[in-house]
Amino acid sequence: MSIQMRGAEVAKAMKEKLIREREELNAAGVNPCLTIIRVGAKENDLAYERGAKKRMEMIGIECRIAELPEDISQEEFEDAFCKINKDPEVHGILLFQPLPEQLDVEKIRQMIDPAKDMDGMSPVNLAKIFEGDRTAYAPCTSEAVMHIMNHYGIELQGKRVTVIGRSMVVGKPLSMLMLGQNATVTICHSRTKDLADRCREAEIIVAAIGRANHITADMIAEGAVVADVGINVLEDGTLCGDVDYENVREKVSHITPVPGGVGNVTTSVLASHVLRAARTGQNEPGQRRG
Ligand SMILES: NC(=O)C1=CN([C@@H]2O[C@H](COP(=O)(O)OP(=O)(O)OC[C@H]3O[C@@H](n4cnc5c(N)ncnc54)[C@H](OP(=O)(O)O)[C@@H]3O)[C@@H](O)[C@H]2O)C=CC1
Ligand SMILES: Nc1nc(=O)c2c([nH]1)NC[C@@H]1CN(c3ccc(C(=O)N[C@@H](CCC(=O)O)C(=O)O)cc3)C=[N+]21
Repeated sequence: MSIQMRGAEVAKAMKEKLIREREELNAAGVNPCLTIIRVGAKENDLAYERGAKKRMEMIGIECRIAELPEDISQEEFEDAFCKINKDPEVHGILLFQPLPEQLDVEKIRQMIDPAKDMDGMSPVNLAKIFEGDRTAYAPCTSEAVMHIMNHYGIELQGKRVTVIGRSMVVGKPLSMLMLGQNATVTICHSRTKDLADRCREAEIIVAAIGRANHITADMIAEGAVVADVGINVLEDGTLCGDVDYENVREKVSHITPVPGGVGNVTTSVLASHVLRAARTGQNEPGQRRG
């Protein structure tokens, strides 16, 4: 029997501390505030938005949603973005990705105030993560996987880890965080020739692909640890991960379900980033001190 690594359990363990931190900020006259920027209405973004809103409510963090039209021009986007970026009431910004094609993501990445960048999109924060500087905001999902491993006592030092996916939101930053814990990391992607072999030799597998049930039981070693980051929306509207959960769970020692796994912890990490940003803002000149 495998152990189910439940996101709700990890989130619960994080909750009390987050509420305490929020209360301390309130007592110092600071109202922590997150603004989510969503362009269009993709189901994937809406799933995150629902989860994030619920989490912020639970912790007591103000959560604003800036909803922008799918066909917004670069200029209009920059106008709206700059206002939020400069708003002293807003401590943290989460911009859903990917963005529609007409928008220049590179330019927006350069524009975001690194101190408000809650999901590691600014090159400043990314550079720090690649240097192993733990003070930067890593993309929430990559940090969520680390929290889950830590909560369930999964040691990373010296372990063979295979990460499938190399996006800047999940695969690459997560690989760096794991390397920082002295894991031996293999990064796979769509051009990897022998994916099944790279998976079978891993003691820990992280799937961040975006393809329903792509990782099957025959690709996984007996007793491995599996974190499934994938969130795929099936035709009937239900969510499923990248891993063939029902068959894989028979073989492994630990596995995250979808839904109810990594996604749950992602929103808690997001809350922790907003609180940290609010605390940091408190110490800057010109801001109210507690
Ligand atoms: N649980 C959570 O909190 C979060 C979940 N997600 C989910 O995680 C998944 C990945 O997200 P994201 O990283 O943004 O997605 P991207 O589409 O940006 O990246 C997917 C990665 O998977 C690789 N890939 C695609 N097909 C294959 C294949 N057949 N074999 C091996 N590798 C493959 C791609 O390779 P290549 O680079 O060569 O194209 C790419 O590196 C999605 O389902 C997303 O919804 C995302 C963020 C948060
Ligand atoms: N810059 C950026 N960073 C992201 O991390 C990012 C993004 N853009 N764009 C969209 C995808 C998708 N994503 C989800 C995260 C959590 C849940 C989540 O909380 N899921 C709950 C279920 C929520 C529900 O459906 O009610 C669960 O897994 O249990 C869902 C989806 C993050 N993404």
